[in-house]
Amino acid sequence: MKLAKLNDGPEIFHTIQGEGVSAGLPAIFIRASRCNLHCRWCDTDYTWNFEGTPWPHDFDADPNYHKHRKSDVTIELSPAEIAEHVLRFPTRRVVLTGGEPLLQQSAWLELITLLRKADPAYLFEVETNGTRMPTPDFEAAIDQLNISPKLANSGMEESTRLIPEVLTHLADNPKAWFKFVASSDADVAEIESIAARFKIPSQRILLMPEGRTATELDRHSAGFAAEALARGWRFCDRLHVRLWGDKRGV
Ligand SMILES: Nc1nc2[nH]cc(C(=O)O)c2c(=O)[nH]1
Ligand code: SF4
Ligand SMILES: [Mg+2]
Repeated sequence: MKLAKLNDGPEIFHTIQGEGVSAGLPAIFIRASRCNLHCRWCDTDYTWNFEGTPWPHDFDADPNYHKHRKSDVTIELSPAEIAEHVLRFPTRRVVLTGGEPLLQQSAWLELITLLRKADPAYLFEVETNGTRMPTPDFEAAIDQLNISPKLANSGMEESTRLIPEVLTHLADNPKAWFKFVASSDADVAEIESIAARFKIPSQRILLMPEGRTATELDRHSAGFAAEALARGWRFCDRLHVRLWGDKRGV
C-alpha cells in the first residue's frame, strides 16, 4: 500500500481520535498517501502535492514552501507489514485516513481481514472525502465512516467534490457521519444546502471549525456551536489540535 512517510517509516501512530463522533477514544491512525482532490488549505498536502503537479495550495504564498518529491513522502508496505505495526499497540480502534483512503480499498480489506483474524475485537473507522463509492465488501467491513464533503472554499469544482451517487448512497448508511469543516457563515449556509440536496439526516451532521491552532479554532467555536444547536447538528472540535498543536504523528 502507498502510505505517507514520516521519519523514514510509515505514518502509523497511536493517539486519541481528535475529531468526529469517536473524539476522545484511543485509536491507531494509518495515513494513506495520494488524494483525488487537491484542496487549497489541505493540511496533509504531502500526500498529493508532488513536484511537477499544477495544483495551487495556500502554502504557495510562503517562499520557503516547495512541492514534495514523491519518493521523500511515500512509503510502500504490504497489508501484512502494516498489520505488524498495528499489532504493537494495545488499542483495537483503527482509523484509516489520508490523503484519500478509498483509493486503496482492496488492500485495506486485506489488512482488516488480517487484523480481525488476530483479534476479532478490532474496529475500523475511515476518514474520507466522500467522492469515491465504497465497494460493498469494504462498506460492510468498516464500522464507522467519517465523511467530509468539501465546500467551495476548497478550490475544487463542484462536479469533482460532490458526487451525487456517492453522497446519496452514504446518506442512507447509519454508520456514516458527515463532518463538515467550516470557516465562515457562508460555509454554514452551503452545508445546509448540501444536506438538503443529498438528504443527509441532521442527526448525522457534525459542524467542525477549521483551524490548525487552538486560537484559530476559538475564532468560530462559540458561533458555530450555536449554529449547530439551531439545526440539530452536532458540534465537533479538533481535540488533537488543542492537545498537541499543528504536528504530524499525533
Ligand atoms: N488525533 C488525531 N485525530 C484525527 N482525526 C482525524 C484525523 C485525520 O487527520 O484524518 C486525525 C489526526 O491526524 N489525529
Ligand atoms: S480531500 Fe482531504 S486529503 Fe484530499 S486534498 Fe482535500 S483535505 Fe487534503
Ligand atoms: Mg488531519
